[in-house]
Amino acid sequence: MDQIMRTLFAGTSCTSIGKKDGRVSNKTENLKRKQPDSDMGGESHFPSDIARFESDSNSRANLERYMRKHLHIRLNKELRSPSLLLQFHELHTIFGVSEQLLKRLDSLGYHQPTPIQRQVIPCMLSEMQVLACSATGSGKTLAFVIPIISKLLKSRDFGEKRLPQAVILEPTKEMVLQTERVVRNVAHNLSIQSCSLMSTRATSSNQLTFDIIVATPYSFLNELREGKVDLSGLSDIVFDEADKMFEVQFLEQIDEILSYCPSALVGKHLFSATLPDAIETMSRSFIDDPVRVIVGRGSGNGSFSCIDTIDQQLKFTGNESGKRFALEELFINGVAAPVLIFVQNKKRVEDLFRLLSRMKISTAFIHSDCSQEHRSRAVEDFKRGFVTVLVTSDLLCRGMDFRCIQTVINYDFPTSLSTYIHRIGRTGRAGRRGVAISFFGEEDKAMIRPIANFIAACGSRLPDWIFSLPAPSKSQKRKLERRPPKRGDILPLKGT
Ligand SMILES: Nc1ncnc2c1ncn2[C@@H]1O[C@H](COP(=O)(O)OP(=O)(O)OP(=O)(O)O)[C@@H](O)[C@H]1O
Repeated sequence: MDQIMRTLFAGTSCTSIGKKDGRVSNKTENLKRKQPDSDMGGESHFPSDIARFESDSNSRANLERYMRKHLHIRLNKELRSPSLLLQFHELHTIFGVSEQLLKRLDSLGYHQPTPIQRQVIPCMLSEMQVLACSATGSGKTLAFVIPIISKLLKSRDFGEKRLPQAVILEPTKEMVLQTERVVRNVAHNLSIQSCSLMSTRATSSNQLTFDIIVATPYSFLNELREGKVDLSGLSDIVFDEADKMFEVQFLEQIDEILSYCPSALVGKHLFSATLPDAIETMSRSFIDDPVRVIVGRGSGNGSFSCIDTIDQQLKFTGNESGKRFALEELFINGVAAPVLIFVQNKKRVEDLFRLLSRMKISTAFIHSDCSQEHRSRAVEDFKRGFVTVLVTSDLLCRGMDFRCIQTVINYDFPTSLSTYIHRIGRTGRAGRRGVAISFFGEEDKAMIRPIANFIAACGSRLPDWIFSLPAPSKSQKRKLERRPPKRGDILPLKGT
C-alpha cells in the first residue's frame, strides 16, 4: 500500500538553505527557477494500479472489495454504497457525464482518481450525502468539485436563469480563493460560472446568478440576509474543513445558513482530514443517513488517518533561546526549502519574521490582521518561489495547497492533535515527501503524548521516554485550546 500511495503521485525535487563559507546562505534564486507552485494540475503519473488489482480479481464486485481493502477505504454501509470509480472515464460510461470534462481533467494532469475520489465521486453522483475523512493532501477538493461540476453539466438547461446549484463553504478567505480557483480551472470552457465571496459586506445590489458559490460562512450569510441568493435550485452544499466549521465561532452562522436551505433534497456533505466523532454526531441532526467514507490507516482514533509521506520529528528545545538556537542550527546545517513556519500568535509571527530577516533569509509573513493585499502578496510570493520561508499563525494551517513545501517547522508547539495534523499536512502532499519538525519545551509537555502517539502510528520513530509522559485529561486539552501556553519573547526587539 505504501508503495502504491507513493507512486500514485509524482515526486519532487528539493532545494536547501544551508551553510556557505561559514555564513547562512539563501538559495532563493534556484528556488525561484525550479519550483514555482503551479496553480493547478496533477503533474502525476499514476501507475497502472487498476491492472494490478484486476489480475487478482474475477469480477467487478471482487475487484472493488479488493481495492477498498488495499487502498484502506472504509465505509459505514458497504452494502448499499455505489461502485468505486475505477477510472475517470467511468464518469462518462457509467454516469453519462460529458466527455469534455474528462478531457479537461486529463489536460490538467489528473489521469486517475485518488482513493478518496474513487469512493466519494460515485456517492455524490448517486445523490448520497457524504461525511468524508482522508489525509491532508489526498485530493478531497476534487472529490467534491468533480461531482458538483458533473451534475451541473448533466442538468443545466442553458435557457434557464442561472440559480446557484452548489455552495462550498470554507473557513478562511485564502481557502475560498484557492477552492474557487480549482472550480474555475476544472470548469474552464464548460459554460459554468462560479464566484468567491469573502468580504464581510454584501457585494452589490444584484442577485447572485452563479452556478457555484464558494464563500466563507459570514460572507454567504450576508448575501442571504440581503435576499440576494435564490437557493431554490440548490442541489449540494459542502462544508469543507468541517470540524473547523462546526466550532463555536461558526456554529450560529452555519445554523442560520441551513435555515435558508430550501428542502431535505439538498445534499449536505462534510469533508476534513480530521473528523472527530463529536462532529459526526452533531452533523446527524441535519444530515439524514449519510455515507461515511474514511480513507487511510487509522491512527488508533478512527477520526484521523495516518500520513506516511511526512518524516515527523520532535525536538526538545527547552526555553525560547533554545528554540532560536535550534532554528539557526537548522538553517546553518541545511533545511529543505521552501519552509513554512508556524507560531502561536500574530505578534510572534512578526517577531520571527524580523529574526529571520536579520539572518538574511528571504521571508514573508501572514496573519489575520494583515491587509488583504499583504495576505495575497505573501501567499503569491511564497507560491512562486520569490521568498523561501513563510511565517504564519494557524490562519494557514488548514487546506492550503502549496505543493512545493518541503519542510514545516512548528516553532511553537500546537495545542491540539488536529491542529498538528493540519499544520504538518502543508507538506507531503499528493504523494510527495516532506519533513515536519516540531520544537517543544516544558510548557508543551501536556500535548506531547497524543501527538507522539499519532507520529508513532504513522511510522516515524521517537525516543521511548516520550511515551512515558502522561496523556492529558479531556479538561486539560480543552483548557490548552482555549488558553495556549505563555511564551517568552522570540528575540530582544532592540535594533530590529
Ligand atoms: N486525481 C489526482 N491526480 C493528481 N493530482 C491530484 C488529484 N487529485 C488531487 N490532486 C492534487 O493533490 C493536491 C492536494 O489536493 P487537495 O488540496 O484537494 O488535498 P486535500 O485532501 O483537500 O488536503 P487538505 O486536507 O490539506 O485540505 C492538489 O495539488 C491537487 O491538484
